[in-house]
Amino acid sequence: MQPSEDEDSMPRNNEEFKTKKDRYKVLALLGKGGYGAVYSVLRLSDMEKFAIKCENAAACRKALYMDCNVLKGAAKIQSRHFCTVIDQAAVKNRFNFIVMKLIGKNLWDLRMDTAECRFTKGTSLKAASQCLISIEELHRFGFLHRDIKPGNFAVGRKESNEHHTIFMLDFGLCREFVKRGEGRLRTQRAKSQFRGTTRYAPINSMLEIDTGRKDDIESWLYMVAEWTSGGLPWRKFKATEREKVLKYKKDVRTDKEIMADLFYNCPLKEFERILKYVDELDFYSEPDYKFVYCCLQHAAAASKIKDTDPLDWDPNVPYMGPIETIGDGKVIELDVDQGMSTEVSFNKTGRDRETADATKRVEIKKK
Ligand SMILES: Nc1ncnc2c1ncn2[C@@H]1O[C@H](COP(=O)(O)OP(=O)(O)OP(=O)(O)O)[C@@H](O)[C@H]1O
Repeated sequence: MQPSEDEDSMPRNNEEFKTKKDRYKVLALLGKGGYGAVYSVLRLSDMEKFAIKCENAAACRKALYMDCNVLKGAAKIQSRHFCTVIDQAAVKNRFNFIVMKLIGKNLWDLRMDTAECRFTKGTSLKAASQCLISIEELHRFGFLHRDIKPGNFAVGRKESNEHHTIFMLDFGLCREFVKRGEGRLRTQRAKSQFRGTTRYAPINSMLEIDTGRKDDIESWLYMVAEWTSGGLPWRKFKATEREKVLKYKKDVRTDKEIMADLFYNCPLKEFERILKYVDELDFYSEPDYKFVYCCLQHAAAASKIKDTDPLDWDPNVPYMGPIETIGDGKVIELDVDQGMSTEVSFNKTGRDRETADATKRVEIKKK
């Protein structure tokens, strides 16, 4: 029997699932996306809470397989900005799932919780720095995100004292940009179908040009400008009005007034510098993440923001986010295993299989 594509196949509250490692009870739906749904669950062996991300077994695009591969890569470099996967399984004819660390609200919702729908400059820059570090780390182990947006970053839970740490989420649109085992970058494709979210998509993606590392940084800058200013100039357009949004994004580069609108309430000089820098890069460029990071630090110093200034969502406690420095963007190949274990019989598409055969550890040279 073919698995049903409808929502009935998804987990229900209080339903229990067994994997080889443990048993879990579903507590509540946390979020629903294009490719599945995320629920909080209770691990019955010790009553600890986790999140499960589920994907319908009938889904033709196996985004969960990519999620799992990326999160395992992140675990290898011991990043603090990615959830740990602790278990995985499939419920036959219903859904596949991974069990991971439970985290808190995403940055879209946190911005919406503020009085003016924007973060204070201190919070904006601290969140911007953590997100940039997570992007550099993702690139370091060979993946592009291709859907950088506030809903794909969330803070940890207060109960685990991680609510000052930002986690990157949702790797369903990720793509490896290195040729595994060959120690070189993949060649840019002549054309690439639009993926991602219109509002934050880089110009290249909207033009159906194959995207590289610098395009994730362009999206990051739109995201940061949005939460610092309170809204992007093209916010009134629908996701389907791609041409209008594209025109706006192009006009930002040539029209000072639109640029000022985009960077309203932002550290203008530094954000303009970042935009200009990103626009100078191409598909093969290794971005200078440290330069971008320094621009943020410079902006913070110029606005007299202190390292200990609290975050908007925890106003009475001095900032205690992770103390870390930004990497230099040198790509490494990880000795990752086969991603989702075969014992849970995931259907892998040809494209997904490409991600599963990582071998040696090499440094990828600049093209
Ligand atoms: N580990 C987690 N802990 C708590 N909440 C989570 C976790 N992972 C995801 N979420 C919540 O679920 C939402 C959807 O997650 P995610 O983006 O991974 O799913 P998706 O189905 O790929 O979504 P979309 O198609 O909208 O991008 C997130 O915005 C977040 O609020």
